[in-house]
Amino acid sequence: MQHLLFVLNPISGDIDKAPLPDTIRAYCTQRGRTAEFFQTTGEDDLLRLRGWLATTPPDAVFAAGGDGTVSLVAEALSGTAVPLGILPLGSGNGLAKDLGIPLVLDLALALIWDYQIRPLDTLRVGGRFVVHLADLGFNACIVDRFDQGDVRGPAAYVRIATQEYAAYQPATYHIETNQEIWAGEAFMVTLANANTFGSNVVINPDSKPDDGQFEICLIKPFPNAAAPALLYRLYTSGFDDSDYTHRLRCQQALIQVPGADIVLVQLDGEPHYLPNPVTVEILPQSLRVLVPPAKSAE
Ligand SMILES: Nc1ncnc2c1ncn2[C@@H]1O[C@H](COP(=O)(O)OP(=O)(O)OP(=O)(O)O)[C@@H](O)[C@H]1O
Repeated sequence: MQHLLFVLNPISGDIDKAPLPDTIRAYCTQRGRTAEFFQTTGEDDLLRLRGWLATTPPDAVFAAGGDGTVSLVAEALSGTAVPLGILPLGSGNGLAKDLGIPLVLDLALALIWDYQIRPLDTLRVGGRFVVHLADLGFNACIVDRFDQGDVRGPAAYVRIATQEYAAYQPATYHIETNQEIWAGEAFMVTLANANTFGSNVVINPDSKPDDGQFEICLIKPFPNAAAPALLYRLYTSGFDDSDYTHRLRCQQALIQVPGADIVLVQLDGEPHYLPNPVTVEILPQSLRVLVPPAKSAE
């Protein structure tokens, strides 16, 4: 990998990125690599990035931002041989945590010369690209309200979640996968190829991101008294141990919310309204990702 492109999101994670290009350029030069920079604007970034990749193809592209920036770069690279690198500079950094990528910039930068390439499945939800997690229900409502507000960061997310929780009415879902049918009320329905939200909630423990299958992780309505135990399980990889959870594993699914024309869905951290029913499919090993090299057994 000689020619590297770094996609910088200036606003992610409320982190000042002004010194970043100089730091990265110096680091690359020391190791005989060249670095170029693409700044996101929040408008037409995917189209512009694809144009850049078509005219000046790099050997790898690093997303320097949060999960939204990682998703943007992953979408541009999916189906190509060019690998995705991640410099985790967001507030949650869910995919970086899942892949064992260091959260400290200096250590993550080492991936430009010391890495292994790991294949990753990606999802299409309502025809749209997802590399990490998508969901319907409670979290999608929170992400939508968060997106409309102008305050960023985990504290704002928790404040909105606490306000919404009291009045939240779970919807009914009819889910047909290529394996089984499930119908009932759910507090939240997560479509997961990955394991962990940026908040460190382990929604899908022990799943493999390159096995050609994804999981539908259901949290059913639960009484207030059950919330602490449920939260404890979500933070300790005990998703399957609760009476209020259930997982379906499949390659394809159709998710229907009876009576709705459109459904609010969170896709890699961004809220979208999608036509009902929502289609979900997996594209096996459609992305190549740079991760730290496996440690040899001593
Ligand atoms: N120059 C810009 N100005 C305003 N918004 C931008 C700009 N560039 C990208 N964005 C927006 O930033 C969002 C993606 O941010 P990203 O997810 O990378 O960071 P984050 O939300 O801080 O981190 P995380 O997802 O890890 O919590 C997208 O909504 C995108 O449209």
